Amino acid sequence: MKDRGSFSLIRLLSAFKYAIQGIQYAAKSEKNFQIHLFAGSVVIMLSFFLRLDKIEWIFMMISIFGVMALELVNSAMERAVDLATDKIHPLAKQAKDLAAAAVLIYTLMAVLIGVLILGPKMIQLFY
Ligand SMILES: Nc1ncnc2c1ncn2[C@@H]1O[C@H](COP(=O)(O)OP(=O)(O)OP(=O)(O)O)[C@@H](O)[C@H]1O
Repeated sequence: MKDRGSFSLIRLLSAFKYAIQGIQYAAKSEKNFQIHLFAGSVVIMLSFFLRLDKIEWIFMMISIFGVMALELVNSAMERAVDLATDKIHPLAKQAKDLAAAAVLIYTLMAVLIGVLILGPKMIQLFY
């Protein structure tokens, strides 16, 4: 059994390596994550262009990275459910749908924050 109590730099570095592998895997094979990655990059470039202040950047980062992180948890949940059963089961459906609902709710919040912060600046740009 692993000794989880003591600090080990090697363990910390391997955890980091596995996390990077997870991101690379999602970026290569997860359609929804690819969409979030693309949308997030566009919004970050737009935010640089519109010169957000520090507080606005903080809200944008919480929104963008939060959606991506939640999408990864959703993908992990899908795999765990598929590993647990290959049968149709109401609990499997609920587990997947609840995880998807979490992504949806957070994404709605992120879109609202994006519109509230970027909307007025974009309107100002054109008028
Ligand atoms: N074992 C199962 N039993 C019952 N319903 C399931 C089961 N697996 C999936 N479902 C239902 O089918 C939907 C689609 O499942 P799927 O595994 O394709 O995930 P998904 O949400 O389409 O994910 P993605 O397309 O991102 O991989 C789920 O959201 C769920 O409602």
